[in-house]
Amino acid sequence: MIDVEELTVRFDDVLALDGASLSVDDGEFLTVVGPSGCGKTTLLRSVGGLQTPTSGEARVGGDPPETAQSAGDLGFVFQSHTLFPWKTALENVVFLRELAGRDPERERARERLDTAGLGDAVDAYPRELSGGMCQRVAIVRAMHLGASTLLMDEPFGELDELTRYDMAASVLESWRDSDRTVLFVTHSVPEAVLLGDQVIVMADNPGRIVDRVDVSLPRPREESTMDTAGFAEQVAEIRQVLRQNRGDDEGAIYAER
Ligand SMILES: Nc1ncnc2c1ncn2[C@@H]1O[C@H](COP(=O)(O)OP(=O)(O)OP(=O)(O)O)[C@@H](O)[C@H]1O
Repeated sequence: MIDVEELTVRFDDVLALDGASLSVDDGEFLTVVGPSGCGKTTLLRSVGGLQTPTSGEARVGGDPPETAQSAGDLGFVFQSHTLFPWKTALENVVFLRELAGRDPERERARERLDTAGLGDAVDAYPRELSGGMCQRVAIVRAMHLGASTLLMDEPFGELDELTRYDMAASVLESWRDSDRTVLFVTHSVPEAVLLGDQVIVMADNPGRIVDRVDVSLPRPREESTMDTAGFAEQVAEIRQVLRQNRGDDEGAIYAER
């Protein structure tokens, strides 16, 4: 469970986040969309205890984020992977469990890497892998840690189109088999709708939450879900909220063409 109350983060004269409040129930998958610079990463970093708020607070499972983090209850995947360069893919995946004092479950880690298309890369070092492969290792690592709360910031940004949806499917599968709470930032409205129970919509200047939209599509969701009329309607609804809060009428111009 995540609770964010009136979170404000100011960097000099930039109000990156202006009084954001949010609650995410246990087992819920929330996605966050918004224009570049609206404070999505700042929100995620604050929930993860990596950014000290100017005012307000974030709690994870009722505790300060730092407490949740040291108990191994908080997993992260960032825009660019943060693998340990001196450890192989497999060692990277098991290391966080070892650090949290848990059984490293090496065989399970191998299986997860294999499912992510990295079966031949388990003993490779990050420098021997492409950026997208490293990012996949980082995602597998977060899944393998088994933290009850997972914070993901544009985790598929470096992946090609097909791998992106393979990884989305594997994240959804792993989430379904647990009661994990996920907060997932993306620039892609279709990705937000495909994954989320609800989509948090943010706006900039100042960075703030402007809406929380229920995604009414049934689960399990797959790539083919994106071909349905219901999916298109939800994407259109969220794009409309984004446009309204950008304060322009570009949507109307598109519609006339
Ligand atoms: N450490 C920092 N020092 C100064 N300004 C910062 C810092 N981190 C973020 N900002 C500013 O705060 C605002 C919000 O940034 P943030 O990275 O949270 O946005 P974002 O929505 O995640 O953007 P993007 O989608 O481009 O990743 C931006 O104006 C950014 O320039």
